[in-house]
Parts: sequence; structure tokens; C-alpha cells
Amino acid sequence: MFAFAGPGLLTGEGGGGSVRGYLLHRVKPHLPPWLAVGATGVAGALGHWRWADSAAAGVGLTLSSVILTGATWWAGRATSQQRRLHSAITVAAGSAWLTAACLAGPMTGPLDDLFLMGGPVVALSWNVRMVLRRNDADPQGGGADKGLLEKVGLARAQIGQAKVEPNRVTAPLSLEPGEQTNDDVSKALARIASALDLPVSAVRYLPSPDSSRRGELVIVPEDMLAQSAEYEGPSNLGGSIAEPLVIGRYDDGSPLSLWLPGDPKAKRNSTHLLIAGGTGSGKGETALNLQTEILSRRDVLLWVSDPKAFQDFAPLRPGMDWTAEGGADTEVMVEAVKAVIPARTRWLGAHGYRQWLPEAAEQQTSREHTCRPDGRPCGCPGMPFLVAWFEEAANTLRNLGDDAFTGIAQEARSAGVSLVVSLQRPSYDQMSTSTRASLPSVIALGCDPRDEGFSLPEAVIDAGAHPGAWGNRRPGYCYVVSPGIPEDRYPSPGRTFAFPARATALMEQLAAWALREGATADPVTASAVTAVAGRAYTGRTVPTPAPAAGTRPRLTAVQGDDDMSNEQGHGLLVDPEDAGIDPEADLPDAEQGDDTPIFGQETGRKPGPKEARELFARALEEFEQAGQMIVGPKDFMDWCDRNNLSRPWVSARLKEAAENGRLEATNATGRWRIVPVLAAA
Ligand SMILES: Nc1ncnc2c1ncn2[C@@H]1O[C@H](COP(=O)(O)OP(=O)(O)OP(=O)(O)O)[C@@H](O)[C@H]1O
Repeated sequence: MFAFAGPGLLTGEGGGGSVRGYLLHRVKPHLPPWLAVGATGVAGALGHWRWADSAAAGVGLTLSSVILTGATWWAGRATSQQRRLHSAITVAAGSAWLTAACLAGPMTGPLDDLFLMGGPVVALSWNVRMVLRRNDADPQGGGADKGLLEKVGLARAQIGQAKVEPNRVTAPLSLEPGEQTNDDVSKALARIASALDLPVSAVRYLPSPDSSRRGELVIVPEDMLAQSAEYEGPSNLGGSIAEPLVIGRYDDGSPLSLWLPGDPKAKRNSTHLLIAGGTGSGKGETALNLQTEILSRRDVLLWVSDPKAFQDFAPLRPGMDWTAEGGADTEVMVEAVKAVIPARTRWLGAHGYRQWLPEAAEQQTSREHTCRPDGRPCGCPGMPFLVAWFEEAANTLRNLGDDAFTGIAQEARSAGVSLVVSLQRPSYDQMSTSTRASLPSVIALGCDPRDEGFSLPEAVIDAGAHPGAWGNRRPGYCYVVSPGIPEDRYPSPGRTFAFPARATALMEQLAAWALREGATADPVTASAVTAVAGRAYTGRTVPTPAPAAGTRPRLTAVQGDDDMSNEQGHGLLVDPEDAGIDPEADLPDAEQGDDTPIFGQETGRKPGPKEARELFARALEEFEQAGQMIVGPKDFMDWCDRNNLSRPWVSARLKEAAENGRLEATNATGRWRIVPVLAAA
């Protein structure tokens, strides 16, 4: 034992010989309780000498004793329950004995015996306590946790038996009843991370759903995501969209997955997803992860609008059912989504589906899902799930308006439609509160710390999720909140798979597979979209009138059939830019350049009223043939100049055409949707 004592101790600092000095040094900390007992005895004797016969002193001493005990109890509120009780009992016993000794005399009745027995007991109890506390402070024991909790202002919290797994410690925490709540732990998380010298995302708190003062503290010391994993191909080629879509991994190595058709166990309606992240946070690659997963499933259609002209998604584009590059094309896509929702909901309802299920995508051969009144299987073609994806959607959503979007989002969920929206900057100046609330699922990538509250629900941030701590320094790191994922997973960070240049070949193969094997639009969806988008819809399906069974234009083309001109002339192999061009139509006059008036109108001459109306009707036809199904006065600007007609005149004709059913109002003021001639007829 001496071997461990410091040299100062052996030379006997403060003492004579070395052994005596050491013993004195060890005993010193335990002396104060004994000195206090001695002082109480002396005070009792002196008090009696002074106040033996004073009634007033009796009252004063009794009151002082009560006040001193109360003050001790009050002062002990910040310490542990046992220490508070121990102190109060000590003070109460000491001051009661002192009062009695002062008034009656320290040797009167049992007072002397009480002093001789009680004094050492009280002093020893404090000595024992001190010895035990030293042992508690052993860094290997639970006292270390206690020390940590004290440091972060949770001194009276009790920490239970910790579960230690590789790179993960989970410890149950129980807080002082009535004094602390789970919120106090959430607020202390950053301090815990600082005390442990870890990044803030390494410490999480999972409050118990059944208690406001219990939960689990989770500490993940090593960042297993620092080494990014690469995309290696689809997780489930040919599976159903109802199976998990795997887009990366969590920090414990388990797959980072989500379900767009909603919670598979609860059989809930589909969910809508927000992909939120600042510039450089990895939104583009997150989108590639999700799109590759979607395209690898057999029963889903993917419509994508991307104002960045498919810069990130080019290899996947051929596998998508419909693409739009922003502007008027996106407006048509939005109108089409609005139109397909009621048609799909009706179909699902008529076939006995309360929400979209994988069986809905198969031919309807069961009695359970039949639209025939006699209950016999109807044999209707199945309806694939639909994902409508809007990249950089702030403008589109703003134009659409909050009420419209909220309505669409609400109804889409029961129509087997999922909306995916990505935002360049996740913040409320990009998207209103009500639109944000219509997107229940989120992939929250690194962002500005001020935008965390926009990306993630408050409870997930309180549990320790901080995408703001990553900014764009940790591309692909994300938190995923979505039905089907256990809620205690929400505050765990994950990382999407990285797409190196060599993944391009994989994506191209996948797009070719989707083109060959992926779903084609069912007749209900196809006719609803065609009625709105006309020739702007370049889907894999053949729009109405329905083709002869088995003719799938893309299949014919992929198999190398020379006759690429299917009935509609715009299968997927047609460049989307040329999709609206009628191959049979006469070519424009070779002498007419781009600047020549399209209707051969000489500039300078104002057409008569009848002629002007004819010109206007022809202009609408031209737009329709070119696949531009949403128009407004600004699209007629050049046309007005060429024909000497004014914009107000065009505005009046547009309104008139809407009254006649040739156009239909959209949610955006001054924008009209052309009703395709076939549908209007
Ligand atoms: N999971 C990942 N692992 C490793 N690197 C990644 C990951 N995701 C993205 N990156 C890299 O981070 C960088 C930014 O990614 P990306 O272009 O997807 O970000 P972004 O959010 O789309 O940016 P911007 O908004 O500017 O287009 C790229 O160099 C990309 O390769």
C-alpha cells in the first residue's frame, strides 16, 4: 500500500514521522464530523451555563433548531436524495440535543448518554459515506456515468445497466420524478457529446413513449459512415414497389430503406416524400439511389420532372415512363397527376382495394377484387403504382398554390400515387408550412443549421438528429423519417450509396431492363393522362384507343422490329423532344425560316374579327400538336406581333375558349390547359 503513496506522504508532510504523517493525512478528511460532535457538546455546556433558566432562550433555541433543519433541507435540493436526508437528520438531531442541553443541562436525564452514543454514530455515518463515495468515483464503475451526468446538469438522473454492442452503447436513463423531463435530456445532448469529446450526431436520446422521465441514451462513438459505400446494383430486381427500397446504410451497417406505398405492416396509404438538403449535400445521388430502386421494380410507373434537363439522371431517363424538363411540360405533368388521381381512386374502389396493394398491379382474377356486379372475377388489367417526382420543385409548388397541392397530396395517397419533391434549399421561404405538412416522409441531408426545423420533425431533432451539423461537408449523410421505419431509428444517421462514374453502365442496363420488363400504364391511368396531356405523354403505354392485346410498342422496338412506327408513332424510343411531331404531317414550307410568320400572315395587316378567331383556333391546334398543353397570353407574344393582335385580345379569346370547353383553367392565374381535341369531342 505504501508503495503507491506519493513521496510527500512518506516524508510526513504536516506530521512528525513518516508513518504518523501518512496516518494523519489519511485521517484528516474524516475528522470534521468528530470535531462537529465535540463542538456541539461544548456548545451545550456553555449554553446551559448562560441560558439555564431563561424561557425566552428556550423559545429562541427551539425556533433556531427548526429553522436550521429546514434550511438544510432546502439547501440540499440540488444534491442526491440520500445526502439531503442524511444532512437534515444530522442537523435535526444535533440542534435538538443542543436545545435540550442548553435548557436542561448536558448531564441531565438521558442527555449525556444520548450524546455519548448518538454523537459517534452520526460522525461515523458521515465517515462511512465519504469512504463509499471514494469507491464510487472509481472510473470503471457506474460513478463515471454519474460524474458525466453531473457535468451536464443531470446530476440526479439514474443511469441503468448499459447494453454494450460493437460501436454502440445503450443506457436506460431515469430522471428525477417531478423535477426533470425528457426535454432536459434532449437539451443536454450537445453537452454530453462535448463531455465525451464526440460529434453531436454520435449521441441520441430515445424518450420512452410511456413516460416523460424515462428513455434510452444511445452513444455511437465511431462514425462508421465516414467510408462511403458504393452503389452495386438494385436490391431487388423485379420485386414489387411494396418491398423496401434500399438507398444506403445506417451507422450500424443495417440497410437504410423506405417504402413509398406506405407502411407495409399497417397497410397504410402511400406516402409523399421530401428530399431536403443544401447545395452539395448529396441530393442528386440520393435521387439516383431512389430512382434506381423504383425503376428496378416490376409494378411501378415513374414520372419525373427535372428543370435541370436530366443532367443527373440521363442514364436512367429511357427507363422512365414520362419525363418533363420543367416549364410548360411540368405544368402539363402536374395537371395530368391531378387528372389521374380520381380515375385511379375510382378503379381501386371498384375493385375492392382500400389502398394500393401489389395485387392491384396484376390482372384481376380473384372474386375479392372484381368490378363485376355478379362477383365473378373481372379480369381487368392491373394498375401499377405511380411515383410522380418533381425535382427542384419550389416554383412548381408555388405556382400550384398551397390549397391545390394539399388537396392533391391528400387524395393521391389513396390513389396509389406517391409524390416525391426535392428542394434546392430546404426552408420555409421555398415551401409553405401547409405544403411541407403534406409531405409526411423526408430524407433530410446536410443543411444550414437554421433549416433543420424545416427538414425534420421537432421530436427527431430533440432526440439528437442534427443535419445542420453536416452542412455540405458530409455528402450523402441523412436522416430518414417515413412510415414503416421504426421511430427509434429516425434520429440515427445513415448514408446513401455513392454513384461513381463506373455506376453509369449499371444505370444504363437498369433503364434498358425497365424499358423491357417494367410496368406500362394501365388503361385507366393512360386514358386519364392522355385526356390532359395529349401527345405530350410519351409513356411506355399505348394511349387510348387501346391497342390489340400484347402490342407493346417498346417491346417491339427493343426486339429490333424494323417497323418502329407503332399505331401512335411515339413509343419510348422516340426522342421526347420529337414526341409531339406527327410523322405524317406536311413539313413546313422549306422557304419558311423560324422567323417567318407560321400562318403565312403578312406583317402590317390586321386580320378581320372572323379571320383572327380562325387564326387563334389554329394557333391552339399548333400548340396541341407540338405537345404544349398549357398556354397563357405570354406564349402568344410573338404570335400577336406577327398578326397585329393585342395581348388583351388574346386574353379575351383564351377565356372564351375556356367557356367553350377547348381550354380549362389551371391553378396558376393566366395559364390554361388545352383540352385535347379527341377528349373534347
Ligand atoms: N453517398 C455519398 N457518398 C460519397 N459521396 C457522395 C455521396 N453523395 C454525394 N456524394 C458526392 O458529393 C458531391 C455532391 O453531391 P450531389 O451533386 O449529389 O449534391 P447535390 O446536393 O445534388 O448538390 P447540388 O444541389 O449542388 O446539385 C458529389 O461530388 C458527390 O459525388
